[in-house]
Order: sequence, then C-alpha cells, then structure tokens
Amino acid sequence: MLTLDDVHAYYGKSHVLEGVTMEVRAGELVALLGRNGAGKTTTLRSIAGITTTTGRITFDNQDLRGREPYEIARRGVALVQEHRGIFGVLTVEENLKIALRKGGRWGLDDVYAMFPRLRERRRNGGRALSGGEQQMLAMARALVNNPRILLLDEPTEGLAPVIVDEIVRILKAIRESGMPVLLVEQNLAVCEALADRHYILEQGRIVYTGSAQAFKADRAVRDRYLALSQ
Ligand SMILES: Nc1ncnc2c1ncn2[C@@H]1O[C@H](COP(=O)(O)OP(=O)(O)OP(=O)(O)O)[C@@H](O)[C@H]1O
Repeated sequence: MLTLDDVHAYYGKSHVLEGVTMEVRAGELVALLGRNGAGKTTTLRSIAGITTTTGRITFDNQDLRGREPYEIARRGVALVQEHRGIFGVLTVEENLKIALRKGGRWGLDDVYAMFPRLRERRRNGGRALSGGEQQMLAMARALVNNPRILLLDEPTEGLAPVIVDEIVRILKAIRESGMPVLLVEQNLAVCEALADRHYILEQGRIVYTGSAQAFKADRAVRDRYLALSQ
C-alpha cells in the first residue's frame, strides 16, 4: 500500500536517509524504531512531502515523491507531528470542525466516542489542554479528515503512564478499524502492544525488519540497536 524504495534525504550536505526501503501493507500497524537522530522523523516527513528526497515513494501504486505536502494529504496520507499543531485560540470542537471531511468513516461523534476526554473538553480552548489531550486532539483531527493512512510521530513522548495507556487503547481501536498506521515510537512496550511488524532505522538505514513475534523473541537485536533509547 505505502512503499519506500531506496529513499535518500539530505539536510544541506548532511545525508540523513541513506536508502530507506520499507512498506506498510493494508490494515497493518508498522512500528519504526531507532535511536535519537536515526532519521525516523525525516522518514515520515519524506513520505508527507515536507522533506525533499530521491528514490521512490508510492501509495496505492501512485507516486508521492516530488508532490507538494497538500497534494499528498489530499490523497489520504495524514501526518500527526510531534509539535501537534493545535490552534490554541480555537476550542477543541472548532479544531475538529475545520479538519472535518464529511461523508467518511470518522465524524465528530465517532471521534468523541473514541476520545471521551475530548468530548468532555470540547468547549475548552486548545491552549488549555494538557500535553496528552493535545496529542489526542491531533490524532482526532487527523481522523476526522478521513485519511487512508496515518503517520504518527512519537505520540506518547513526554506523557504520563496513564495517558500512554489511553493512547495505546486508542491506537488499538484505530488499528481494529482497518486503518493502516506507520508509528514512530521510542517506547518499546507501546510498540510491542500494537505493531504487526517492526523496522529499526540506524544512521538513515533500515537495519532490521521483523514480525511482532520475531521482534519480541530477539533480545540481541534490541540490545544492539535500541539499548540506549530504552
Ligand atoms: N531541519 C534539519 N536541518 C538539519 N539537520 C536536521 C534537521 N532535522 C533533522 N536533522 C538531522 O537529521 C538527523 C535525523 O533526524 P530525525 O529527526 O529524522 O531523527 P529521529 O530518528 O526522528 O530522532 P529523534 O528521535 O531525535 O526525533 C539528525 O542527525 C538530525 O540532527
């Protein structure tokens, strides 16, 4: 469904992605792991058209690479970035309404059922939300736009364990709805609770790929590539 084939990305002279090849198949939740600076965020930004790349990126066999971010979004690729991009002066509900694309699987009632906290806070301003609530609003806003794939950049970073559990519950429900997800995440427990497959990125290269079972069983891989980020 989503494929990256030999994708390279540069920031000035620094070569950040050095030939990334990976895929997300229909209905899969795929975790992309790796230490700080490995290139995980750059991979998501490359798919979304924010970072310029070489190589091939396709979604449902259509080329994404070289297109503008708005065109890629219009084709159903939703990126939920770490800084979340909530409009602080708007209420929760207004933030959702401006993103709402009617006639799809996800409407306001659907996301309120999935995120009960957002229903409680629907008249609160975006600025008054906690970090966890902002993350939920960012995810809900992506959903009401009715995308065909979700790219999530560290949705649990900096959140209290109880909120992390809530995000995991929500991501399970999103996965069960059939929505494909590419999840960048440093929290291994979260990845293991959710992912069908794992990729590990190191210095801009995919150094490991494996099913959930294979990854769980392979301590050596985790120690080798992820030890510092646990
Ligand atoms: N806008 C930028 N300009 C220059 N270098 C950048 C820029 N953004 C990222 N980099 C560099 O590119 C490399 C990959 O960064 P990236 O943010 O993709 O890594 P990451 O795996 O997501 O790490 P983190 O978990 O720290 O976010 C790092 O060395 C980083 O310093």
